[in-house]
Amino acid sequence: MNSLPIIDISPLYGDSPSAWQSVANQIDQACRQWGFFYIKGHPISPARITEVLDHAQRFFRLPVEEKLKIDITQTRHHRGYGAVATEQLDPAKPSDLKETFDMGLHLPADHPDVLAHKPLRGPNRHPDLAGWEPLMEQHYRDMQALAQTLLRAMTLALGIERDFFDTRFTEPVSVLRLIHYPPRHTASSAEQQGAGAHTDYGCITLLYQDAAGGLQVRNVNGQWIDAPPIDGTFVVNLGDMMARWSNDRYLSTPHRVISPLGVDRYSMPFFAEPHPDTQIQCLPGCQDEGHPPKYPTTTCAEFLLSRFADTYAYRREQQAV
Ligand SMILES: O=C(O)CCC(=O)C(=O)O
Ligand SMILES: [Fe+2]
Repeated sequence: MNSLPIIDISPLYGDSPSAWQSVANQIDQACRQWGFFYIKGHPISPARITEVLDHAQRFFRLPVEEKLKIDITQTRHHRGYGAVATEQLDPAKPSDLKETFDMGLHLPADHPDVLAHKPLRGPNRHPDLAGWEPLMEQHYRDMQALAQTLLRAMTLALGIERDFFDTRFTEPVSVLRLIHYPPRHTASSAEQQGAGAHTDYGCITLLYQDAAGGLQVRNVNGQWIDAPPIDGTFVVNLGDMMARWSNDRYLSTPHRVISPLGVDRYSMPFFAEPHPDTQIQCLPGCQDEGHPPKYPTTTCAEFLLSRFADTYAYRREQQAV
């Protein structure tokens, strides 16, 4: 249990049902044993990754006053820039040593959910950088499609219809996040982690990490193991919503980032989440015979909002007013 599986998902895009099934089985096994795996053979090109990464670096190098023009803490729908220490993923540690940009599905001001002030719904807030908006909006759509391809493969082992997730991921509340981890300067400064130990909140996360390293995953024996960068891959992991949906058949595994010494690190997680009103209720094939489901039914939005309040002080304050 010392290295994560690497799964070539290219057969999910081919026309051989048996090859498709073999990939689906590998994904199922990784979800049960680890809740974490790498994928290769996906359709996101290296040129796209380089382009998005270049834009991320351009953005994070702007003066902080410029970045704060789209301050995430000034929104109710969780879009824009989060300065260093806005988030505290591990309550036993100092706030995280990272800055972030978050975007979601862009909904215009006249969309019914926006008119009704539904949480997590609204327009994106992009920085004023040439080429940024079309690139990021396209990348968001492509990452959403990749997530749904993986979810479709999971339906086989979960015993649900092939389009179960597709019908629930319409107008999703998925988030594309760009992260910059400033360098750490001394060995002892590891106390303030890049990202404190946490499990993800949602369904499935697809993470691109640059070459700096620092991501660690806790294995079933409680040991932290490195999840090093591997060229051309995404690290995939499941979040708490999928653990609930699958009645803990699929694992939501703790992970953290120890910022590397002396170098900047950039990463880009895509958190795939369904439509906010989706009922998260034990999947029919996942209930253990003679036992009730482990978790009460909730909705996607209700669950995500409760988890946001745990890690963002500003959201706790907003909910109190
Ligand atoms: O930056 C990384 O490598 C991981 C980030 C992460 O775990 C998160 O944002 O949930
Ligand atoms: Fe995470």
